[in-house]
Amino acid sequence: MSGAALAGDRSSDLSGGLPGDRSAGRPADRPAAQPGASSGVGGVARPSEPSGARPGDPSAGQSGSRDAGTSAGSSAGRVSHRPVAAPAPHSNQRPDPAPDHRSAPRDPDPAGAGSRAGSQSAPSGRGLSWGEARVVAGRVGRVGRGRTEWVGLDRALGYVLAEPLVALTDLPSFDTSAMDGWAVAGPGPWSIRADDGILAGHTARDPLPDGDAVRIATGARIPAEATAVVRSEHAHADEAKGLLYAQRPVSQGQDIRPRGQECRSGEHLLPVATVVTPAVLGLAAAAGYDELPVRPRPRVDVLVLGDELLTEGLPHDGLIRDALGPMIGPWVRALGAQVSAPRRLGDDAEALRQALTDSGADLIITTGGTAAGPVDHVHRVLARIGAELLVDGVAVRPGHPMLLARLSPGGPCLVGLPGNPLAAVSGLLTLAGPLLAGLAGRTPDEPYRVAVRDDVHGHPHDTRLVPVVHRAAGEPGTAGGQEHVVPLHYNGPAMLRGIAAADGLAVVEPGGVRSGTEVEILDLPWASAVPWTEGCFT
Ligand SMILES: Nc1nc2c(c(=O)[nH]1)N[C@H]1C(S)=C(S)[C@@H](COP(=O)(O)OP(=O)(O)OC[C@H]3O[C@@H](n4cnc5c(N)ncnc54)[C@H](O)[C@@H]3O)O[C@H]1N2
Ligand code: MOO
Repeated sequence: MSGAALAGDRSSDLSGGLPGDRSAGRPADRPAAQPGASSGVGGVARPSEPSGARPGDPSAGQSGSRDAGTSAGSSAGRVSHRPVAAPAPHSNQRPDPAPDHRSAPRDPDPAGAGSRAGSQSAPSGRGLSWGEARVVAGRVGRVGRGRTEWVGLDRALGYVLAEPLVALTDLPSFDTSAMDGWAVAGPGPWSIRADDGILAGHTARDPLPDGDAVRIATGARIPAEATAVVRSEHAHADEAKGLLYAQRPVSQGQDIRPRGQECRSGEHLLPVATVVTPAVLGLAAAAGYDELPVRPRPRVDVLVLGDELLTEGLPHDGLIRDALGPMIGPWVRALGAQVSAPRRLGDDAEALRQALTDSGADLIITTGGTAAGPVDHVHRVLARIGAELLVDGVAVRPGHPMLLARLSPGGPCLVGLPGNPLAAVSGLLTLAGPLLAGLAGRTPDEPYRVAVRDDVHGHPHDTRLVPVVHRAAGEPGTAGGQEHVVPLHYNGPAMLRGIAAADGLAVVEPGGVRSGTEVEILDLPWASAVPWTEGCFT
């Protein structure tokens, strides 16, 4: 199906209110949408420009500024805390450019207009390159992106801004004393006003006459006509004479934070797609927000397949513990999704079909059953329900049988993770991560490059993902004191021992990588739990 059709279906699916109606969830103090509002992302109305938003206009009030436009947010992006590699799609540089791709889509943009992968057989060999697969998954997610919702600051942590954060007030909103001391008017010495002085939170008071001084606290309003604040430690008050002397030269405006110093009402403070961190919450509160416009968290169902799986106790009689049920939910939660409890369906094709049909999620993740064994039902069930395979196998080890499908036009996506546990992790990072980033409006993590301590051999023609752990520059044992990564053992497809000790995965090309040279690294979600953003407008 075409990308345009997907976009239309998705927004109509997910839009909560009528275009132009932002009343749902709007606090009483929020200004109503203005006349002439245009429909914004996901059918949420957005007036064209904030009112009272002229930078440099201290009279600009609060009205209307919450409803500012969004255009300036396009430069949003995450900056890794480590050196970032070029964001170009990764290529695995296979020596053989024409493997048998009978069923794998060659167009890395199936979400784009007119492209279609069609329903295909199981992976015929290598599938898409690892880089192409991530690009496809990200695009599919962005096409399915949902509406805007407003959530209270107490719940907004970790969401992604659906609109730029626009100041609803000047900051500071009045001329403020930066120090405890004296507000003075004109040159000293000054006559001390016989009152209790001005504390933070006090309302405006009469102008300060020239030649007068009044006690003032940090954060208190500067009285009109005051020209400076003299810190208490730099002032001498002669109580007998009722005069205040400055012990240092006093400059015009010293220790006064002028209204609008940090921002003017209507200024863009943060771009769209910024992840809401604790600091963003603080800034939003200071700037007048009670709620934030965010992308809803993508809803994810997890279906665990396999008759051999136990949910407790020790393995016995050929049965093994389900290692993926406990892992997938928290993992995708760390990627910003809301996840239902895993459902264990055994190797029952009909139960799988029913679960797929019944799901109300944006994304269904299955584990196991992707290969061609007698009870590997995923491809068969997808074919039966007419799902569209968008990625059918990826040239990556472990995890090459992973797949991505759309269950119905405009419907939910399915990421099929291979059953081998490290192969499932590979599928999470290759397909689920970029897809969820797209759905949530986040910029997906990009690999960056770090030197590797040891040689890592490559696969003959596929990309390898190898668990690594970082050693910071200067840490004991670091070669030459430089930051590097150490490849971990126990990295076989069925093993979790390596990944459980890792903080990243090395992306190893077919040629392998030599000790001391750089390799691309993809962080594990908890290694970069607070993705920083760039593109601050201030
Ligand atoms: N003839 C071929 N066989 C296989 C191929 C192939 O290309 N041709 N690929 C292999 C690779 S690579 C992988 S990876 C697996 C993928 O298999 P499935 O996705 O069908 O997964 P299962 O067969 O259901 O399970 C594989 C393996 O993983 C264990 N498993 C499954 N689920 C869990 C779980 N929740 N917790 C722990 N362990 C789990 C399962 O018991 C199997 O040992 O196919 C290869 N075969
Ligand atoms: O994809 Mo499989 O994990 O190579 O074992």
